[in-house]
Amino acid sequence: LTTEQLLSGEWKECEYKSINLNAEGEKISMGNLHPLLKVRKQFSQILIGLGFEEMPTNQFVESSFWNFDALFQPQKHPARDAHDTFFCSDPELSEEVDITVRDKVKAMHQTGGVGSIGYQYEWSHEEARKNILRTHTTAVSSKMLHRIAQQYKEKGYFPKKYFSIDKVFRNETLDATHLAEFHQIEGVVIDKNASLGQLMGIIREFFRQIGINKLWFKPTYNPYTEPSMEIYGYHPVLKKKVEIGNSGVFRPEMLAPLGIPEDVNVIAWGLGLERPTMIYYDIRDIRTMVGPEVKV
Ligand SMILES: COC[C@@H]1[C@H](c2ccc(C#Cc3ccccc3)cc2)[C@@H]2CN(C(=O)Nc3ccc(OC4CC4)cc3)C[C@@H](O)[C@@H](O)CN12
Repeated sequence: LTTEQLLSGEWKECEYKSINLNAEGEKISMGNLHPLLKVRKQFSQILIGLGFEEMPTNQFVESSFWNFDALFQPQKHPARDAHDTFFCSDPELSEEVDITVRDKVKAMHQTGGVGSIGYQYEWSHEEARKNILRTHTTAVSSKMLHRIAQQYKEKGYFPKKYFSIDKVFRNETLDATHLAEFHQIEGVVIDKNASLGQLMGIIREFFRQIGINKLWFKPTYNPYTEPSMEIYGYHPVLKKKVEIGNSGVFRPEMLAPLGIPEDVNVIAWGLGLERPTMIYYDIRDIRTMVGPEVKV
């Protein structure tokens, strides 16, 4: 039907087909959720279903204090070098942290405590105040544990389960499987009865719900957990055993300066978001998930 037909009155002579009210409208491309966000949502739902509460992770810039020192990671540890970590130039230094927790962390590094001799070095305030892009979400966990310990003083002990899923940054060489920014998922259980067995059980249940039923645990080392275990799983699609995460029991040398009572245990595990997403969506080059098409 044209404007001319309407104006000339010709429309009265035309034959019309009946209107098909069942015809679909034109598909409008509304865009799609990014695969990483879809998997992030799926993992969040699983953790919420397991009774975990999400931690606030909306702060990418962190002091070296919460990212390393509060985790009993010595100031000379290689992970703290510029080749592994992004340091901020402006502002280079963070505000002073609460001096009580700062001095307890300093003492633990210098001379130890809770049965440890510490690292026997002169701890630097300036080094601890250096601002970085957080290298793991465990930086959020350490801050949250300090906050919980303060609540214990007011309200007494209560068990808690927290999780975080957000970006972390490492000064990596980019390639098909490594980016300088990626996502970590971390689950933390604060409970007087928490044990290594309970940690293995929670890990089993989480990975069962994301499609990995056969797990192996391999002893490993982390500065902030003892014992520590790498987690391996048999992947049904890849048909091989793959590393799927890391875990452990936070050390007293980390918990005591934060104010967590000696009879309260804290167990935790972590995994990445990119690896599972690449497997679920058959993505071969990790760089295609965060930038323009790369010619591989
Ligand atoms: C430097 O980043 C390390 C990252 C990331 C990772 C590793 C450790 C932690 C941790 C921790 C931790 C330990 C103790 C206490 C608290 C947190 C978090 C993320 C993944 C951990 N990894 C990883 O995710 N692999 C993975 C996970 C799930 C998966 O699912 C299948 C589809 C169903 C497949 C693979 C293992 C490797 O990919 C590794 O090469 C890369 N890792």
